[in-house]
Amino acid sequence: ISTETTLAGYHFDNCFMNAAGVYCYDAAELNQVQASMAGTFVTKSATVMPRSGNPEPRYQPTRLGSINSMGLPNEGLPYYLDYVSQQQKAVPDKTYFQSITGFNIEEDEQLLAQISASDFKGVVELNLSCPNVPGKPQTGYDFEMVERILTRVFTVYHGPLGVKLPPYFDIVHFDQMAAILNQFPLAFVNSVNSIGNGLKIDVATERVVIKPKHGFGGIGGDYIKPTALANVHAFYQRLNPAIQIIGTGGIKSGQDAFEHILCGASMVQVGTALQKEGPIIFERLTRELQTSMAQKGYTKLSDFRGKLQYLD
Ligand SMILES: C=Cc1c(C(=O)O)[nH]c(=O)[nH]c1=O
Repeated sequence: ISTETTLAGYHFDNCFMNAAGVYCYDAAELNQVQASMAGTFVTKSATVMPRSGNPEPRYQPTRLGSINSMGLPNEGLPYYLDYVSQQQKAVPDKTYFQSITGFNIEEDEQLLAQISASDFKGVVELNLSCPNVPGKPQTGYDFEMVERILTRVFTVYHGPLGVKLPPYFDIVHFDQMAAILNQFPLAFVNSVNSIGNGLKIDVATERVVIKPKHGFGGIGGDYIKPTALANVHAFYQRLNPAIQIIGTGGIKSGQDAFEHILCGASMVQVGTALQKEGPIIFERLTRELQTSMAQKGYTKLSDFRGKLQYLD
């Protein structure tokens, strides 16, 4: 029973990987994912300049998930390009993901130019959905801006590239976003990023639990799985089949991954549960997914990918 997959024309021994932002800030964390059973890793979203991010506490686990307002802390793109370059030499038969996010179109272009000038041979994940930079709107909710960014991006960059999207909650928004995305030769769409600007309260102290933004932060974990599955399936139904789906959100068991793949995902990313359990989680998730598949007589992901049944 195989949990291997193909994405952007590359083969991956396992369909599980980390979600950008989790276990991918520096070499110490990335080495752990690289050494785990994950099929590959994606780096923390890199910006033009290194960033220290928001004041701490800025991440809190909760019983059902997590809340974060990290504020895009990262070592800057050159750091990650160096790390990936080392891994491409050390473990050449794997393909790696570089996440990037600019604060405007010019920065997106600058980041992509840096990648083009490097020996990077992996897949780019353009993050359009960071909810935690005060004053910076969620790009993914500005449809005209998304179209402008992708028009520029595909003019200047010609390697495999996908986008990380925020969750949408309206069928018309799925239609509108899909109509925009289908205009571009995207390798994938990754749904979903955290549900932005939730609030977790400590009722004993009657206080919020993270410092930035008066406690408002992106929500991950069990809370967001139904929204994640809906976004995965909505885009799977609407997008050109050449644009694959990465499913992210609420995966903490093999069955959760099975559900994302049934909705159409070709790769699944793990955030909150990885943060809680560490990279050893990929062994458990892989085993559990294989068990789910075995119980249903499936031997490979394409046996059931996108085969969600309706009642109508
Ligand atoms: C890249 C910034 C993001 C952050 C962050 O750095 O605050 N948190 C998220 O949940 N999603 C993001 O995309």
